[in-house]
Amino acid sequence: MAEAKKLVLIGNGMAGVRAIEHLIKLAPGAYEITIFGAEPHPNYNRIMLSSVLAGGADMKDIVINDWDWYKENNIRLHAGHTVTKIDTKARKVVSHLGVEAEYDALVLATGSNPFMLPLPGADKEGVIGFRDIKDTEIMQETAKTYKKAIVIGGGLLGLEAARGLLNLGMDVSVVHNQPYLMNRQLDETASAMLKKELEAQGMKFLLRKYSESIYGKKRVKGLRFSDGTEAEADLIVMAVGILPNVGLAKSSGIEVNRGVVVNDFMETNVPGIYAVGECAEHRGIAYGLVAPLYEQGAVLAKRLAGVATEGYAGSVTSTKLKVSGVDVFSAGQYLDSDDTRSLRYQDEVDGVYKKIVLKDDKLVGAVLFGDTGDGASLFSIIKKGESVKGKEKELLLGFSASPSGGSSPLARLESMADDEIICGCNGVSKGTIADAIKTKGCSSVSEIKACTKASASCGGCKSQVEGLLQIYAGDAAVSVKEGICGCTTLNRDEIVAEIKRMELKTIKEVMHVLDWKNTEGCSKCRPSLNYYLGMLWPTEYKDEKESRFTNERYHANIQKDGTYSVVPRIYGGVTSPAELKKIAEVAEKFDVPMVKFTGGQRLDLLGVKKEDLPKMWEELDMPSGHAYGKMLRTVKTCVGNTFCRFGTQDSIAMGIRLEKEFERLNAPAKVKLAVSGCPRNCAEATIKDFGVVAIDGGWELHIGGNGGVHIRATDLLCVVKTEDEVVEWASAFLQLYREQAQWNERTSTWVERVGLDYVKQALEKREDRLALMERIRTALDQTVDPWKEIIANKELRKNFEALNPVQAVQS
Ligand SMILES: Cc1cc2nc3c(=O)[nH]c(=O)nc-3n(C[C@H](O)[C@H](O)[C@H](O)COP(=O)(O)OP(=O)(O)OC[C@H]3O[C@@H](n4cnc5c(N)ncnc54)[C@H](O)[C@@H]3O)c2cc1C
Ligand SMILES: NC(=O)c1ccc[n+]([C@@H]2O[C@H](COP(=O)([O-])OP(=O)(O)OC[C@H]3O[C@@H](n4cnc5c(N)ncnc54)[C@H](O)[C@@H]3O)[C@@H](O)[C@H]2O)c1
Ligand code: SF4
Ligand code: FES
Repeated sequence: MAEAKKLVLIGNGMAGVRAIEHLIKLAPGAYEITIFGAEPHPNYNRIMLSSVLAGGADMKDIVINDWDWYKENNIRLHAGHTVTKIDTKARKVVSHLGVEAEYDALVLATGSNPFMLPLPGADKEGVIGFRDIKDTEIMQETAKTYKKAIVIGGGLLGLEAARGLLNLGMDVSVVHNQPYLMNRQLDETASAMLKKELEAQGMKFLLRKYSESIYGKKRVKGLRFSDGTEAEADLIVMAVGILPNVGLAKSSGIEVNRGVVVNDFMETNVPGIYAVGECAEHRGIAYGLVAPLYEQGAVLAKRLAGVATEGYAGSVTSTKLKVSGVDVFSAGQYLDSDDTRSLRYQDEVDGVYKKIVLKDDKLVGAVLFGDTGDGASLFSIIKKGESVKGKEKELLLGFSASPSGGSSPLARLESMADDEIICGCNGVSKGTIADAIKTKGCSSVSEIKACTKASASCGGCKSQVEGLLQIYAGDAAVSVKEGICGCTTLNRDEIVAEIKRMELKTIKEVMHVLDWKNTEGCSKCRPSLNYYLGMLWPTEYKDEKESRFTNERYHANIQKDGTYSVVPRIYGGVTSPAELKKIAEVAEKFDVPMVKFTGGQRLDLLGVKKEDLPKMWEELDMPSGHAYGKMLRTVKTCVGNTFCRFGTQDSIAMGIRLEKEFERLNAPAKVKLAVSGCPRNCAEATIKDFGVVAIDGGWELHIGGNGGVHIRATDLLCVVKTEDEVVEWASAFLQLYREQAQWNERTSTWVERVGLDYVKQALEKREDRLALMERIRTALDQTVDPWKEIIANKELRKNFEALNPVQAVQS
């Protein structure tokens, strides 16, 4: 066997060591490897420093390769040694402590340095970047004695730092020089939604602010801005971008631009010297995310092992913000330009925004907020660069919008193609993970991580990896416990059980007693807890309006142009000339620009000014139609046997009875009902949450339908004879759903998750149905019409007038 060549790696970080991992698999023993690392640690996951700061991981959890790994692979590691000289003629490197190493091949993987704004006073104690373990420890220590922190830079790093500092109990302001946050990843709409959520979590923002100097004596006391204003701070973290670490290369005569210039095989202009990772510049780009760096590492390893490779051709990148309770995804070209067109979807009720950017019928970019489940699939399509003509709507609304798909994350995963990437950081496809489970026997996330690297970096794909385990390993899967959001490790059932056991009665109490990581909670847990507490303690719990979404807080559906809609309740879709006249008069009096019939057989007065809302409701003197929020919406009816010659039962009367029975019902998600007078089913009852279809001598009761984005036909629950039985079963079913579903879970997803048999069994015994019926009645008895309350209460009216909506909505 040929004598091993000498390979030296400068930089013991994520990209360089990943290339070495590949190399020792491809060509074991081909190189005698020496690594110099300036940090006194083994190779660790830098990405997870955000989680360490936020309290979601320990330093020990983030080691990628421990000290033993180096020994086991015969790698000589000089940790804590900074290489200060490369002698390209003698082919050797020297560390600051005088240790020398000769090389046949040299890899530069020196990463980046945080860009530190050269402000007067930037050298004061308490002014740091956020890049390594040392910075993280300084922040953790500082938070023990100091209170006020400023983060300069509202990008990914700045926001993750700010979230971590909040969790450490600091008062945090983010100073950003642009009009909106994450301007390098998001458009303005997504950014505004992000800001609102982070503000609710307790973060403060100073936008369009230009830092001028840092004041204080030895230690920082505050930051001064170009407009003459100041902000106090005991700690300033600069997160305004990074600079490739190229000093060593430059002083050694290696070609350097912004980064160390490399070709497609990661070769520099000096033979035998390569560069990889953030320090490298390929085709004019120096990347700052691991996915492209790992691709580069794989190419470099092949090159060094003498294995054929087409080389590295550059990468399209995608990012996700790692802040609990905020789902944000951005990929490719996220802003519009002259040669692109974009499609948008926004749902203010669920806090969801989606935008896709198309160029010449190809998908070139995407921004997702609130629901990032389709991020991986969209990213795959962007990378493939194929035409998506005719599929644009499906791409925008979600992949499981196809008739065969369901809306659950599992259904989404099932419908993904094998070559779609699940783990963006490590480029691991669904097929590779499926293979690891099916043929290599992996039965836990950690085994899959060890086998494929999926979930080994930012951890953002962990829930999808878990989903694939459920699909392919079923009961054999060892599950990893996931909390309802990043603020807790407890899942829905555990939380509900603890609230009951300890009789917790407020959101604050739940968060405190159940050890929430973030004392303010986030946009996922706050509304969920508000719902669970209301469901469990219907007579005692006082709804926390601020934990609801805008539409529910203001009992109005905010429209695209910032106006509102007024939808009075019209029971069963049946109205009268007098009622129609009244609606028409109010519409005329308040200059309502559009009056429209809704799909749920009601009249929608659109384009209403916010200040007119209370007066209009007062004049209408009709109950709210609750055309917003997670409540009973409509009960659609067909004409039934009163007029229709096919009708077997009185569907109108049945529908009105059900609507009167359940109006104002709070639920985990919106609920729609329908009643058809015969199996011709003109009221489309079989795509409703609870559908009633008349047959000869009785009624069929159907459950779990959905006619929205994720179409699902109902399952037949049972057949009953009388109208009273319809009400009894509907009550029992709706209460079971209220008590057992997760917040924001539609009946369609819930029924699919728990199974029809489970629902049938739970409702089988009459005594159980009656008990459920009693509980739903108690809950309904507590409800009042929101507009009647607002009209009668001066304070509420005032509060309402102060409302200042910002965002466009389409739901
Ligand atoms: C807090 C944080 C969160 C992040 N989150 C994400 C994320 O969610 N997703 C994502 O894709 N990316 C994320 N990143 C970016 C990601 O961590 C980097 O892209 C990646 O670590 C770069 O790898 P690298 O090997 O090029 O550089 P590094 O990991 O920085 O490694 C370079 C190493 O070289 C050492 N070194 C430098 N000069 C010398 C020398 N002369 N001699 C010896 N050693 C030297 C340095 O000390 C360092 O240890 C995050 C970064 C940070 C700081
Ligand atoms: N979740 C993730 O993927 C993740 C998390 C953390 C870091 N990172 C990576 O780490 C690197 C560093 O992140 P970053 O957020 O520092 O870089 P960035 O370039 O993405 O963002 C820096 C932000 O700071 C703002 N800024 C610049 N100068 C400023 C000034 N003088 N005052 C106020 N604001 C100013 C910019 O407008 C920009 O939005 C990036 O490569 C990033 O991709 C990624
Ligand atoms: S569902 Fe039957 S009863 Fe109702 S309108 Fe249609 S045909 Fe008539
Ligand atoms: S997507 Fe980051 S680890 Fe998988």
